[in-house]
Amino acid sequence: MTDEFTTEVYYDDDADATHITDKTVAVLGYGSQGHAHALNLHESGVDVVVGLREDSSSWDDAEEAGLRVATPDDAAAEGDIVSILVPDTVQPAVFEAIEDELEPGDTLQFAHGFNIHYNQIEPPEDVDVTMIAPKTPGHILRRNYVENSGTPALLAVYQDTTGDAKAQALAYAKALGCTRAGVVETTFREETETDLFGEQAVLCGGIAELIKQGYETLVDAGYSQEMAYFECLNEMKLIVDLMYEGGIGAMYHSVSDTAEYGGMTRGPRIVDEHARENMEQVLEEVQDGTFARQWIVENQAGRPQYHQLYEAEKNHEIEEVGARLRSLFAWSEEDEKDEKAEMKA
Ligand SMILES: NC(=O)C1=CN([C@@H]2O[C@H](COP(=O)(O)OP(=O)(O)OC[C@H]3O[C@@H](n4cnc5c(N)ncnc54)[C@H](OP(=O)(O)O)[C@@H]3O)[C@@H](O)[C@H]2O)C=CC1
Ligand SMILES: CC[C@](O)(C(C)=O)C(=O)O
Ligand SMILES: [Mg+2]
Ligand SMILES: [Mg+2]
Repeated sequence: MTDEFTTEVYYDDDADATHITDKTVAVLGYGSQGHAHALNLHESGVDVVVGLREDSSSWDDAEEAGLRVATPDDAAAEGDIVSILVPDTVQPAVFEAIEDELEPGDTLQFAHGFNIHYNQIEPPEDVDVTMIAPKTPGHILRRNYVENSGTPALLAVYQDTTGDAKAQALAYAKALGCTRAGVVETTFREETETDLFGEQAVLCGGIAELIKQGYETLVDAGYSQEMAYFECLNEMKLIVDLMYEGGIGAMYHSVSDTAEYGGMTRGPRIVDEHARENMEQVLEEVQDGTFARQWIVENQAGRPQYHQLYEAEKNHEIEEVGARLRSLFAWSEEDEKDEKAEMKA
């Protein structure tokens, strides 16, 4: 075991904010990442203009939050750094619309490498291309900034024409609050492939399936929906919080010896060598571009499979049971109001 990181990690003292405080950042999109980047940058003293479609439902929200708003091409014309924070699938079209506004020495900034790595966007040769990819959903990036804690992020430089790309990206990360927690240097390829694998196999796909299969196993065996919900979904957060704070060891330290023994002997029977083989297959589809092609074609066709799966997820019994139980939590009313206001921001 070693304390050493295998790669470079940057903190507040490694980043010089002046690389960005004399610049204008055009943040295109005001969704999950967009609102967090725009507000965090703005409150860190950076000049920000948000780029939105004229009929965007977020236009008023951004203005009410004290931000300047313009159309994407006007914002890009003004920006020295153009941060592309619209959904991955619409980025190529948005890029096409703003490409002519880029000047030599400007920066195209991403939060995920999909379109660069899979060649859906081909940037001009005379601009810098960087990535600061926060390792969290945008609403938590914003919450962490406001609460004075930080969010880890990845930094990558794809093109450096000015010689300042990395220093500027670090300053951008600092303004987001990411160097408070640590910024890890990587490449567009590594970020894209690990991010896609992580969200598919573990973070979003893997965990949601594990929860639903566990819930269904208990309910099908005659146990109550409430019991199954609390056991398989609600308690998941409490267990993951322990792992987040102190690793898997801290979780096993805190649960009973019975849970520890049961978990260590039964866990590998559930997520077994077949699951591992499937993970390897999923990773291969990310690496060889199969997933990217499938997702691009799915969008071109109007997302038929996405909509079908989305409806099935929404209508799963665990969602109805969860909504009912969460509405009865003692703290839920106030929390829900706060959460809705935060998500709307
Ligand atoms: N979600 C997350 O937390 C994370 C996302 N990322 C990456 O960040 C980037 C942004 O993702 P995310 O924040 O989820 O995106 P969102 O889906 O939240 O983006 C929504 C925003 O994009 C705008 N938008 C949508 N379509 C268009 C369009 N055709 N033209 C102009 N604007 C449009 C919307 O404006 P309107 O109001 O007009 O609809 C809205 O402001 C992606 O690259 C993603 O991979 C990285 C880490 C985590
Ligand atoms: C885990 C999902 C994510 O990669 C993220 C929040 O980091 C995303 O694409 O939203
Ligand atoms: Mg991610
Ligand atoms: Mg992702």
